[in-house]
Amino acid sequence: MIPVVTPEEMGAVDAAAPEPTEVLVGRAGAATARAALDLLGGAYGRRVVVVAGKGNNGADGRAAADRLRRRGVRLEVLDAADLPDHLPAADLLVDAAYGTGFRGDWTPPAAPEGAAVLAVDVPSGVDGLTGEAHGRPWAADRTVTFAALKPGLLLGDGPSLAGTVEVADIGLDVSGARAHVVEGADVARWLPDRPRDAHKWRAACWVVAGSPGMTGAAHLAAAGAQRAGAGYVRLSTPGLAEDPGAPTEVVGVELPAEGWADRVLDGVDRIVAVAVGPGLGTGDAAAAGVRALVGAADRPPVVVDGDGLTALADDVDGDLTTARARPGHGPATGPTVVLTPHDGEMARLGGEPGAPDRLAAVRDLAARRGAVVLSKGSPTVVADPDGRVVLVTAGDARLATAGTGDVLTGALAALLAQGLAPFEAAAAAAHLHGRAGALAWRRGLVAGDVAAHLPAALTELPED
Ligand SMILES: NC(=O)C1=CN([C@@H]2O[C@H](COP(=O)(O)OP(=O)(O)OC[C@H]3O[C@@H](n4cnc5c(N)ncnc54)[C@H](O)[C@@H]3O)[C@@H](O)[C@H]2O)[C@@H](O)CC1
Ligand SMILES: [K+]
Repeated sequence: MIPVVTPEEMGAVDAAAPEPTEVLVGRAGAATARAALDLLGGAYGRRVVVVAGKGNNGADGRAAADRLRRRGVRLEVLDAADLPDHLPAADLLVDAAYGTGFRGDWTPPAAPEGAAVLAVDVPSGVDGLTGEAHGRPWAADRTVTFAALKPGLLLGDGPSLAGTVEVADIGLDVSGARAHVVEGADVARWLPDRPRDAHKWRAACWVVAGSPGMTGAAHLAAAGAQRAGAGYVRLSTPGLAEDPGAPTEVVGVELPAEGWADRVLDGVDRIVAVAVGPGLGTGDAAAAGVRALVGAADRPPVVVDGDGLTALADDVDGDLTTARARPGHGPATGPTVVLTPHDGEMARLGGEPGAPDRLAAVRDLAARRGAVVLSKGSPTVVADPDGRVVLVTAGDARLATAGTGDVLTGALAALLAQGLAPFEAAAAAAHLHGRAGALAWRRGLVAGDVAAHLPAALTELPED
């Protein structure tokens, strides 16, 4: 996992550093110079313009300039507060105007034509916490950031303005980071090895979704569960007796339209995880069923999505979602519910989808609900009630198509069923789901394709 540290947290890390700022600036300058040489493909005779402000970000840029000059680079250092209307011609522009200490708007003159742009720590003018661009910052080809990623490089305008982001170690201790970006190696580590004596019941899940006449979401969720490694998938659409369109390998179990939660609770003996909500409808019986199931003290871990989330809207203090799983069913401590809202559902749950500090907003909702919250988006943010947060950057705009959320819900249930704790299951599901989309078609992707490519996403994980 790659640590992500807010500018404020970075201040504390900095204050705790045993070394003086000049030493850190020297290392930051060295890392910047290395990235510059890499972008330039050489040193001698190359033209570099460094725009440096008066803070530490500017100091990093000046330290880099000193190193590059010694290597034979033709260098010009310009003061960010006093720029000409036209910047001199250059092969590379180093943007060290402002870092995380910037306030206000930054609309500099155009970058020299044809010059690559290297941003120091963050593209100047981009808020290190929110990713919001203030003014019209330069779009960097590459950003070299120090010690840890900053949320602003991953959120809002950050990803499109930062280019390729590289984290340089400058000797600061970020082991206390509360947020991380998930990598494939993490997912590989969390997934259990399939034991030699594996039998289908080891990873059995039950998808309760859909409504009579509306079974698409249920089928997609079931397919997501199958393709993410569930050994056995049971599917029930309350009030629907026959479901000939369900995936072949799925085991259909009939549930009544009303009072179905008790039937689920009676039948979960060998079921390790439940998914509830997609396409269930917002009628009273559906909502009552969700509340009864989620609030039962005696249920397996459960992932709640779609209409299931609407049913929980009034449970503002998490009285239902903090219910404990039955002994032997799910984790002995920690949350047993995963909520997977998109922005609209997050607002319905009392969360703040548009909050400038998105990590804090998801963390707050998780704490209030006593549940893991997976906030869908680019990136997807997963928070545990204990304050841990992960960002999943694997997904992209291709996933913004109907039904992909249902596939994610099923995949998450399958990972819970394989024994992952809710926080890791949510992070892993989001990662695999994003990778499945990326491994499928560039255009014309439908949700079923995402499910179909989950095995490829699992297969490409590095060997643990
Ligand atoms: N935190 C750390 O541990 C380290 C931070 N470093 C660098 O330090 C940066 C943060 O440094 P600073 O806090 O000095 O802040 P910055 O260098 O980001 O800029 C703040 C400076 O610009 C001024 N300023 C702010 N808004 C302005 C505006 N609209 N117009 C004109 N001037 C404005 C401020 O008064 C201050 O002097 C990081 O982004 C990183 O590049 C590195 O030097 C290495 C270590
Ligand atoms: K900068």
